[in-house]
Amino acid sequence: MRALPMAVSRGAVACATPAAAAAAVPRRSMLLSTAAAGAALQSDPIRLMSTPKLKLRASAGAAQAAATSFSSNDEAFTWAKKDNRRLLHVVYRVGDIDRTIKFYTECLGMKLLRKRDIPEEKYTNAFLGYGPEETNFAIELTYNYGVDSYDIGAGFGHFGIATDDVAKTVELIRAKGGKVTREPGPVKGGKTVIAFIEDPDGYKFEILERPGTPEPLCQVMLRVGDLDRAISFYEKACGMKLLRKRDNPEYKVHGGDDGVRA
Ligand SMILES: C[C@@H](O)C(=O)SC[C@H](NC(=O)CC[C@H](N)C(=O)O)C(=O)NCC(=O)O
Ligand SMILES: [Zn+2]
Repeated sequence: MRALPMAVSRGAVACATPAAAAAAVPRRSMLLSTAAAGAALQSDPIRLMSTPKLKLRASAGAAQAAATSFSSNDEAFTWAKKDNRRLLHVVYRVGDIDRTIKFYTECLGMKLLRKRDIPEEKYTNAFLGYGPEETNFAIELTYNYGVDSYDIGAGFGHFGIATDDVAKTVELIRAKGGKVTREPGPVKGGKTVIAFIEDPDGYKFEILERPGTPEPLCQVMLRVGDLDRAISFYEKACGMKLLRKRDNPEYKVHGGDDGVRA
């Protein structure tokens, strides 16, 4: 069975274009989001951050301190209610689609939403998530016949899954044979309890402790070579808004397990 080179391992994130991985740089990141059509907006800013939206998070090079796009939560809610655009899914390639479906449903609590085989094109698709595609972000897996592995590359960081109890989720994953690459604990430079695990193909998932999240599939972290250029692209081309940006000059050495080190 053959493996394809890195360039074909990643498919697409609805509005994101994975860029070359940043060289070892201090950690700087941003969160952007599109409004989810019909999302039940909450008065709580935290819940706004966790309504069915995809927040694209990128760590990268030159970054300036910057305010978010909104001067108030009311302004953010108004925008979210008016804007009908929504990130629908992220697609990427796996070496054994039933192995991945089993891992995502048994270890990460996702539901298999639909699966389709296209023999004339020699590939199979499966959609998984935490709710129907009409309201929730989805993962679209692609299996190409005869290709059992891919080189993921350093530009892809991780998916973020929010849970009420990181430790309990990690123990379930470990018990089912999943690979834990970073034990639960506060994120370096912050307070949120996180952990990192890997799925059967080596794609990384960050498990974040964020109680009461209606959309657990809460972020895709991509590494970019110019943070402000990426912010400008996702705002102008994809209609996203900058939700927050943080600079961690003290954390040059990556504490996670994505293989990108200072
Ligand atoms: C906010 C939360 O969603 C995060 O993902 S922060 C996790 C943090 N990220 C980085 O350090 C990014 C920079 C790094 N050089 C990279 O390219 O990945 C992280 O991984 N922290 C490690 C930890 O143990 O806290
Ligand atoms: Zn993250």
